[in-house]
Formats: sequence, C-alpha cells, structure tokens
Amino acid sequence: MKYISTRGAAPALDFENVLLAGLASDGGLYVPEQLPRFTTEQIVGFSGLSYSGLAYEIIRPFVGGTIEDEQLRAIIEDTYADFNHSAVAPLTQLDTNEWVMELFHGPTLAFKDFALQLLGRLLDHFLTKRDERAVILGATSGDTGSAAIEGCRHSDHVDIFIMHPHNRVSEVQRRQMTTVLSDNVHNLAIEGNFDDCQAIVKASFAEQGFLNGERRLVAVNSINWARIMAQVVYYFHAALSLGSPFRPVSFAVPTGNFGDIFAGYIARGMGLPIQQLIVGTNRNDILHRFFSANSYRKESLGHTLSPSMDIMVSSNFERLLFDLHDRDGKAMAELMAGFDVSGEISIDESRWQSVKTLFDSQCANDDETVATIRQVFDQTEYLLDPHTAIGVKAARDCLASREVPVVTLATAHPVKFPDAILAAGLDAPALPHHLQDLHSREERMTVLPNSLAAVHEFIATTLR
Ligand SMILES: Cc1ncc(COP(=O)(O)O)c(C=O)c1O
Ligand SMILES: N[C@@H](CCOP(=O)(O)O)C(=O)O
Repeated sequence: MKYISTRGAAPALDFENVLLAGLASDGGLYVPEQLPRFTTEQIVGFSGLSYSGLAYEIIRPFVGGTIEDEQLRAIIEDTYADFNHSAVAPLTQLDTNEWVMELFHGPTLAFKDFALQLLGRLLDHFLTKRDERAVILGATSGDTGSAAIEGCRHSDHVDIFIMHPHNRVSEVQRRQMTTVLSDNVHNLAIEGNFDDCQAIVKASFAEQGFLNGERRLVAVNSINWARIMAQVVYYFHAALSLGSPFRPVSFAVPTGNFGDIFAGYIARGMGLPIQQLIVGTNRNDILHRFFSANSYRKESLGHTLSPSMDIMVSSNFERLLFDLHDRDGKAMAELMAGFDVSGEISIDESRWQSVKTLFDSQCANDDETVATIRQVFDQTEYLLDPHTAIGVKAARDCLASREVPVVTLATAHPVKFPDAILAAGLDAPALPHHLQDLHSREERMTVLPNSLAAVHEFIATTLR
C-alpha cells in the first residue's frame, strides 16, 4: 500500500514512513493511493469477531506488509486488552433506531485512545527496529494530549511535547496531561487557541532546524494517517452489530478537526453501507457552514462548553477536498494556498451537491448542548458529555430516514466536562477509580507565548 500527499508534490511513502512522518513534505496530508475495498461476503465474515479481531482485518491492508501479520495481530490485541469494557466500543440504545457508541472506555476516557494506544505501540515497534529516537509534537484542545501522552510515554524512543491552549481546556483534561511527570513528557500551555497550537505543529514540519537533524519529528494529531486508520474500525464494529452489510446505518459525529467523521467516510469507501454522515459542531461552526451553505470561512474562535471542539481550521477537511477535486494534488495546493490568504473556500456547486448526498450537518450553541444533555437524561437517565450531546442533537435534526439506525459517536466521558453537566442541572459524575486522586496530584507544565520560535527554543533546550 502506497500513500500519496493531498498536495501532489511529496514522494509516495509506505505505511511505516507515513506513520513516522505525519505531515507530508509539501504541507499536504497523506492518504492511501487506493482504498482497500471489502466485498459483502468479506464483511459478513467479520460478524462475531472480537473488537481486536475486527481491527486486525481492517488495519492489515493499510499496513501493507510493513509489519509481519502475527506481530500486527499481537500489537492490536495488546492495544485493546486493557479497555474498561469487554466490548471495547459498546452500543447503548437511546430510542427506536437511535444509538450511541461509547468510545470512552480507554485509559483517558475519550475516543482518542482507540488510535493513540495503537499509534504509540506502532511507533515504538518501528523506532526500536530502526534504533531511532523521535520527537513527538502535538496540539490538543484537551483530549488528544492526554491520549497521546498515555499512548507514547512508555517508549524509550520518544520525547513528547504537547501544546494546549492555556486556560481553554477543562480542569480534568489539563490534569490528565500535566500530572504525568515522566522525564520524556512535556506539557506546554500556549497563550493562544487550539488553531494556534495546530499551526505551530504544521509549521514545525516545514522548519525542523530546531532538531539539529538529530531527531525525527512525528505527529500524533489526526494529520497522521495512522490515527484515521484506527478510527475506521469502530464504524464497522457498530454497523455489523446493527445488521450491516445487509442493513445501512447512519452516523452522527461531533466534529472539530474532521478526523473522526473522515474515518467514517473511509469506512464507506471500503464497502460499509453508510447512508448518512452527520456532522455536529458547536458554535465554532465552519464545517456546518460548509455543508449547509458551501462556505468554509474562518471566523474568530470562541470558547464553549464543548472545548475539545473549539477548532476553526479542520485539518482533515483537506483530505475530503482532495477527493472532491478528483485527487488532483496541484489543484489542491492552489486551493489551500488561496485559503491561507483569503481564509475562505467555497467549491464548485456540482461538487458541493455531490458531497451533500452523503453529508449533512447541524450546529449547537451552549444552551442547545445543555438542553440536549438534560433532555436525553430526562428521557433515559443516560448522561451525555457535551460533545456527544451535539452529535445527538445533529442526529435528531438531520436524520433522513427513521428506518435507518443512527449511531452517534459518544466521543468522551461526561466526567471530563463537569461544567456542562452542572449547567444541565445534573450532578457531575465521580472520577473513575484510576483517576480518583487526580485533583491532588502534582502538576507540571510550562506556559509559553503563541510563538513558533518560543516553542522551538523550548524543545531544543529541553533535549540538549
Ligand atoms: C470529545 C471530542 N469530541 C469530538 C471531537 C472532534 O473530533 P474530530 O476532531 O476528529 O472531528 C474531539 C476532538 O477532536 C473531542 O475531543
Ligand atoms: N479535539 C482534539 C483536537 C485535536 O484533534 P486531532 O484529532 O487532530 O488530534 C483534542 O482533543 O485535542
């Protein structure tokens, strides 16, 4: 399996090198040259597999022989063995034909664990084989950071630097990152927003002088293809449980960086009968404006009760645009260069109409988010986190057919966001056992200005 850049000018790479790179050298994102596609019979054959058995079947073609099959199987089994639910990604029914898939049973209580527990192990495997050390640089609006730290901190081959927007993540999220005191873990609180942190990550790939050519720079955000690959699995897992491939299923996904829902789009491309992909955004609604009005236009980023989705520039949207532009890297490079200048993209009407046959969207402000948490709790006594609530609202507003089951991805555990739960007039749940003393643990982080130079200086000095 070869991977190509969305901007057409970087060399094609195999899985190992894509994993170890993150962003392509031309500033684009890697995607498979051709998607593996399963027949109906093959998908039927996946029914009844354990989560890790299914993950192995889905992931194997992407890895394309860069890891021996049995070794890959063992890595995947190890990845999901410690999740706190034997089904790994259980479904809970909210109403007739309406479900949530709980993606928060991993160690850091958010869907990021599905990919980052695997990515940490894969990185360690390849870096050990090559006897190399890497610097991981990541941006987080709250969940990727702790999941990346948890997934990678045990590797002797990495130093990990995670930037979060200072004072813009929940206290539980911050403490999940800053209370990890390992020598190879560094938390940077950037005086800016998530987009600023993400821009620093991307710019660092273009300017790697701060590493003196001694270390490889690796991305753990969903710009890294391995993240998307691992997230494809749970779409198959849910759809198979609900009768696929003989029954279509729709998904609603609380969306920020467009990685999670893009994994659903990939699952569909691999043969899963997905009828609708519904994007839910908070009031940072650039994606909703694209899907509802063909206007992907940057606006100022606001702080909401769903802080993990306080994102304006959605990295993975470029991967969708690439497909919408017939996978023409040159056209994409021009489009993205135009976006850098004008802060706006609107695409050819016929292309936009074609994407609308699959995608729909809705946005929710904080009041609507809180009202949905309350409404679902009153109906079912099930407690949604604010991000999932946005997904549920979008599902209820946009579902095209009540006959098709809709699954909302429950992307985080409500315990991470007590402010939203209290605003809904409900009691915040207790922290799980392994985090019980989180609020009394020692924290370590460094506050830095929103400056590429300051971040590079910090990393260079720390590594010296
Ligand atoms: C809890 C939660 N829900 C939803 C999202 C949005 O996912 P994506 O950025 O892949 O669209 C995020 C962060 O990305 C998140 O942390
Ligand atoms: N919501 C994310 C933002 C980063 O997104 P990613 O999926 O690209 O890593 C977070 O919680 O950090």
